[in-house]
Amino acid sequence: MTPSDALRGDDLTLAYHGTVVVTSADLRLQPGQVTALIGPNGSGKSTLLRALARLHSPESGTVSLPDVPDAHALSAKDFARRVTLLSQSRPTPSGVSVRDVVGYGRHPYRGRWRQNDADGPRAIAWAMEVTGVQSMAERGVDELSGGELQRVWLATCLAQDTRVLLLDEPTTYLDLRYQVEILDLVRDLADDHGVAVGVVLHDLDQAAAVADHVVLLRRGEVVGSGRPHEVLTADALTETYGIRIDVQRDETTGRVHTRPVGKHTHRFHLTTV
Ligand SMILES: Nc1ncnc2c1ncn2[C@@H]1O[C@H](COP(=O)(O)OP(=O)(O)OP(=O)(O)O)[C@@H](O)[C@H]1O
Repeated sequence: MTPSDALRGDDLTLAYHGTVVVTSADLRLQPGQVTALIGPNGSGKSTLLRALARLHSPESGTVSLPDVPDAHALSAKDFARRVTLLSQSRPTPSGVSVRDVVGYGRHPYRGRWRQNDADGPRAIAWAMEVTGVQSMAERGVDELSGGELQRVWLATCLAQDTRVLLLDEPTTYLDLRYQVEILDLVRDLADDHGVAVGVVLHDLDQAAAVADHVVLLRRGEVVGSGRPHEVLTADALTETYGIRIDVQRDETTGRVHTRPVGKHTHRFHLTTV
């Protein structure tokens, strides 16, 4: 582990019931950097993220933190003070307020009787504010829309106040405004707070816009890893997704833009209206 890695997966092979779905994957998350995991459905992104969060035990390979060669050696509480995961689906508790659900994020800092968490109220208030859920603080989470609930779970992760933030498709269910705001927030967390972020995204342009590094998965293998313009090439994306994808790079911003052209576009004649 180099001093600059906040969380690292080395040579990770991951399986379900003996069927390997990720093979020898390396992933490094660094402080102040956003790393986007991209790839088609079923390519292993969520499984890899879950392995980094210790929720999926590897067949082989290691997950490590700067001073901990095997992250599985840490207690659950100690690990939760350092790494959090916004997973794709969580059961929605019934009859529990938004404020209380965000408060779940403080579990690694609480004693059995919820004592000794002096920073809790500040962390919860901040997490609710930056995710825009404070106006629904007293509502039950079971009465929220999908996008509202997604922001509440993100707030819960942020209240956990970790140096590593793993996000599995955080923009799912969000309207355009909140997609932009949440990705801006992710960028700010990296830039202003030095958080190491690993984020699964399906939108390639969003990945190009928010990420310092992009990791491209294809059928469980890392087939590209590097700066967005190095990984998001027309050839690599076309081969990975199985449809033609054009890529352009804005000369002023250096940002990459992708455009799925599709397999059969020559058959259609679209009229711009
Ligand atoms: N609980 C499970 N049991 C068995 N196989 C699973 C399980 N979860 C995922 N898989 C399989 O593992 C492979 C990788 O799945 P994973 O969810 O990691 O992919 P993904 O890239 O995150 O996909 P998506 O973009 O659809 O979310 C897929 O073939 C999937 O069918």
